[in-house]
Amino acid sequence: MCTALELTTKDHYFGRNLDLELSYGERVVVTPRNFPITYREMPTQSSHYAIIGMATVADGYPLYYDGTNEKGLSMAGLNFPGNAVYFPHAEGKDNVTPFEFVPWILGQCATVAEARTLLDRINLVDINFSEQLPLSPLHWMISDATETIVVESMADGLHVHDNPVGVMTNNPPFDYQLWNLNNYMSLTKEQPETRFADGFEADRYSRGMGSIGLPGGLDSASRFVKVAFTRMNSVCADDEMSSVAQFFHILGSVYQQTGLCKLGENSYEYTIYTSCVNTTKGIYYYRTYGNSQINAIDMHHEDLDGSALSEFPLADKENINWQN
Ligand SMILES: C[C@H](CCC(=O)NCCS(=O)(=O)O)[C@H]1CC[C@H]2[C@@H]3[C@H](O)C[C@@H]4C[C@H](O)CC[C@]4(C)[C@H]3C[C@H](O)[C@]12C
Repeated sequence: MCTALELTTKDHYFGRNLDLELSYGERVVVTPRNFPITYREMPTQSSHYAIIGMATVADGYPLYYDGTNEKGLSMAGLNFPGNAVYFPHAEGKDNVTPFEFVPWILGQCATVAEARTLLDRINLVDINFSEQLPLSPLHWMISDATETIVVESMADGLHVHDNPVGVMTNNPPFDYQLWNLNNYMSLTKEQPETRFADGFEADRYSRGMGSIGLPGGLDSASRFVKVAFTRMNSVCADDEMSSVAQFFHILGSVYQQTGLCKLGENSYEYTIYTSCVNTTKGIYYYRTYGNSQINAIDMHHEDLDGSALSEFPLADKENINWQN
């Protein structure tokens, strides 16, 4: 399971929880403007926007899970098993493989509006990176400071949904997840009024009773409702520290502790990392399961006119601030 989130305070922020039972050796990777990005069916881009994000580097190629470019456009891929469908080569289309999709969009587009233009002619083509790294069934959230969309390549073609709630999880498809919020319309941040029945005097014995019925399950439909409610009612100051902290708190509402989602003998899904990018400033903040301290990498501290990837292995060891 995974959850993606975007939020605007003074700046715009974008990030995700990556929930999985194993790591692919991911790290924060900066792709500078002159690193040649090759495509299986499209021409190499020898110069493009610089990108920062979480990726596995395989044979020198940055396989991004999520990323943000120097213009502030961001994108994250989340699992979409049983629904994602990729297609054979289509004549007259931009044939891009799913593992090339993040650099394809972030390398060329400054805004969601520009991404929509590329999406009009894209065909997500069914070509594996390698036998060891076959294609993953994904869907994607793409955001800039003013709008967010969700892209789902399904049996009946490519769907591009407006995303007015700024969150995304996994199955089922996004249109259902959005519609399902109707079922929770009576939740409220306020202390609720009694509506149970005429003549019944309810006792508001606890704070937070407006949230009774908010799902708490780890399944993706429950997480969607939980994180949408949390994000849309979130209040925070607009300075950098408050915004980053609040972003981690919102994703903390759907954080997965090891042990609650068993996949096999000694195999559990857990939140491997949580990220939060200040997309305005190009700073990638992250936390890992083993290290609850916030770490940061600023893309502008790298040579963005260079041609070599910068890789930052994840700091995954707890660092306790002893006070005596
Ligand atoms: C599994 C990851 C998404 C996490 C997620 O959504 N979990 C939910 C599980 S579930 O639905 O609830 O069951 C996805 C996100 C990005 C993916 C990776 C990126 O796409 C980059 C490469 C792409 C290669 O084709 C496969 C390996 C890979 C390194 C991918 C492995 C895996 O599929 C990742 C890490």
